[in-house]
Amino acid sequence: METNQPRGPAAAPLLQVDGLTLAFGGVKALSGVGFGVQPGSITAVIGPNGAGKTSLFNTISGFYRPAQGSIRFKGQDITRIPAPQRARMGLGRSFQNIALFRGMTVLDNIKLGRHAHLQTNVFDALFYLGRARREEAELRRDIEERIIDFLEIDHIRHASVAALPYGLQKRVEMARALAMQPQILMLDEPVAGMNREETEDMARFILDVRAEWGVTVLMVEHDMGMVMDLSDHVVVLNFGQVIAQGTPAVVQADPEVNRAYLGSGDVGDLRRKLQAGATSAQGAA
Ligand SMILES: Nc1ncnc2c1ncn2[C@@H]1O[C@H](COP(=O)(O)OP(=O)(O)OP(=O)(O)O)[C@@H](O)[C@H]1O
Repeated sequence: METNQPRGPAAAPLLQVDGLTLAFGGVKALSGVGFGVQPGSITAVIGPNGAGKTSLFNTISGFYRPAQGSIRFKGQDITRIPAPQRARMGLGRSFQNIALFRGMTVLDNIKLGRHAHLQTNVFDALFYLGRARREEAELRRDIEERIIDFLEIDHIRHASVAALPYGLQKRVEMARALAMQPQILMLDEPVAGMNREETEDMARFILDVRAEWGVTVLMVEHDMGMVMDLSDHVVVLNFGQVIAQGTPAVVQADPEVNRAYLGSGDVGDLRRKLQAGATSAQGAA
């Protein structure tokens, strides 16, 4: 499957992080991390366990404040902007461990995504009456319907999340993130724990989100096959630092990336992918 989009001349990055440093006590989770996310791209952050991927995601979405460095989104410095405001600006995300309300239905969970856009100011709320409010409610319903249709979860809209298989729960989480109408969708291990069929479904949804909704995707993922197939740009972290970045081909050929994975349990995955790549290249020759 060759899905990586050809790269034209570089546009201004939609998201740009520079020199991000974050420490937990004596542990430096991030040290001078910098990279850009091009609009319309699928960008993946990879790295062995403990490399700093989740810390990076939490810093970009505003849950952690970096000791140093900056985060720019749509040209604006958002380093000191609180997480909910970043979400309202268009940074939507899902979580590594599903963070749905398990006792609630699929539809109610998706509706929660809209809370990122709710009016919080009492004066706004007072003046925000009548027609405008009804129109927004209708618009929201349209969006929810589109999302449900798009992710093929119509048949489970009234099911309780707790009763759903894992792969469908991950899809509902993606639906909730989309309900925030993000410009960048940040997916934290979107296919972790999924079987092959669920993984292929999710890969298709990620590609379609970009193609049909124009959403830029930034993901953390351990599944090398999926990362290499889907991504335009791959950023490799190890011990809190960017050790390589570039196209999947560039990153796969990087000796430092291979060394980093040799010391980790993920090496089998990377090797399998590299072997698969070599086999298909021979087949094509
Ligand atoms: N809340 C925390 N308190 C203390 N140390 C933390 C905390 N979160 C992360 N760390 C440490 O920071 C480093 C980076 O962890 P992080 O979870 O960001 O890595 P990761 O690449 O996401 O790992 P994994 O692939 O296992 O999810 C690790 O050494 C980890 O132990």
